[in-house]
Amino acid sequence: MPTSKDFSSIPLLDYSLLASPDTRQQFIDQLRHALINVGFLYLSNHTVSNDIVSSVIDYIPQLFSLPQEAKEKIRMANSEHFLGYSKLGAELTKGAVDYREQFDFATRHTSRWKEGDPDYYRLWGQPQWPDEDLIPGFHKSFETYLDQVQDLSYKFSSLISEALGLGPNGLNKFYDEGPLMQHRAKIVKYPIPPAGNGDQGVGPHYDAGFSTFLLQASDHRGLQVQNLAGEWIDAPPIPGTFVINFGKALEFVTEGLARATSHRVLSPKGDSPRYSVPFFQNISLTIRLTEEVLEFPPEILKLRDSRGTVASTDSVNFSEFNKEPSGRVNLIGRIKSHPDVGEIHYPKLFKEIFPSGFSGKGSAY
Ligand SMILES: O=C(O)CCC(=O)C(=O)O
Ligand SMILES: [Fe+2]
Repeated sequence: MPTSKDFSSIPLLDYSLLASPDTRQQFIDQLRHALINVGFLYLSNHTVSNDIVSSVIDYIPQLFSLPQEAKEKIRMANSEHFLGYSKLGAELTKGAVDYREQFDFATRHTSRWKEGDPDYYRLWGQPQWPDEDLIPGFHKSFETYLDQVQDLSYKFSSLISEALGLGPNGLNKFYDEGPLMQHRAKIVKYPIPPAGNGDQGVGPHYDAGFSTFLLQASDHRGLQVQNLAGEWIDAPPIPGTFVINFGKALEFVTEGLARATSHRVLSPKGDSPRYSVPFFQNISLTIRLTEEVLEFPPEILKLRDSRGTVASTDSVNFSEFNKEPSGRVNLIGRIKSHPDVGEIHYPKLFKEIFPSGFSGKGSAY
């Protein structure tokens, strides 16, 4: 197991080590190291089929080449679930425009919201899909992809739990029964910026939830991860892998054992856009993280203490976890990222967040 406290590259974990009792523990040890000291890892030989990954990668340029009116027809502003299309420059991180275009989709889900329920129940619901005849087969392919990544995300959650000494079911209470859950995935295009535009694809930020499963869908560099000393470390695409990182909610419930690590994307150079597909694993909308205290073995907590403190960064943070239900924390995050959508569908909460209207300071995640 690596002993160095800081990192200059992202560890690569081989999922196939889990298949044999002789190597399983090695995987769990490597995962523990990645959780505590890095907050990022590559996963190879995972359970999502190569064919479905290739199919999704092949569809992406077609998706972005849809006529602009077909994209606008499913724009995010239509959706109280913040699902749909966001045009270039619609999103901000720390007040600066992110130079990316994206579609927010999600796993199958029927909203549980009914009159009188809290607003954040409306956060999850049906995605908006492009017209089938404009991009035949895409909807089915991407839904299959989402099903498979969702499946991997639950298996992985159990491995995280084991690596942190909680046994395989230690994190189960953070998820509701299958159909009550919804996980979100975006398909993102980072175009080559015009000269003089700067290089912010997406600015420095933390992810919000438990784990993110990122497919780098073109061979461009650009993703960078901040190490303990605050240096930016490249996370170049490795074919056949996911980049997995941990979010603020997991960091919170694991008392800082799992690191939420700041990251950013630089705009591509050269002559073609960069594409990526982050899948954000959600937790139950109703759970209050402060009420869910986990008991970690002292020897595991010691590993965190010997890591030392993480250099402070000015990345976008999520400070509302202290007492609110997770759905509300999420909803606030979505309104901050997409204030125009928030203002339409959640006017009351929008006013609480931006009392004098939208300030021009949004935050991406
Ligand atoms: O596009 C990427 O590689 C990463 C995107 C990301 O970090 C995010 O959307 O949260
Ligand atoms: Fe991210």
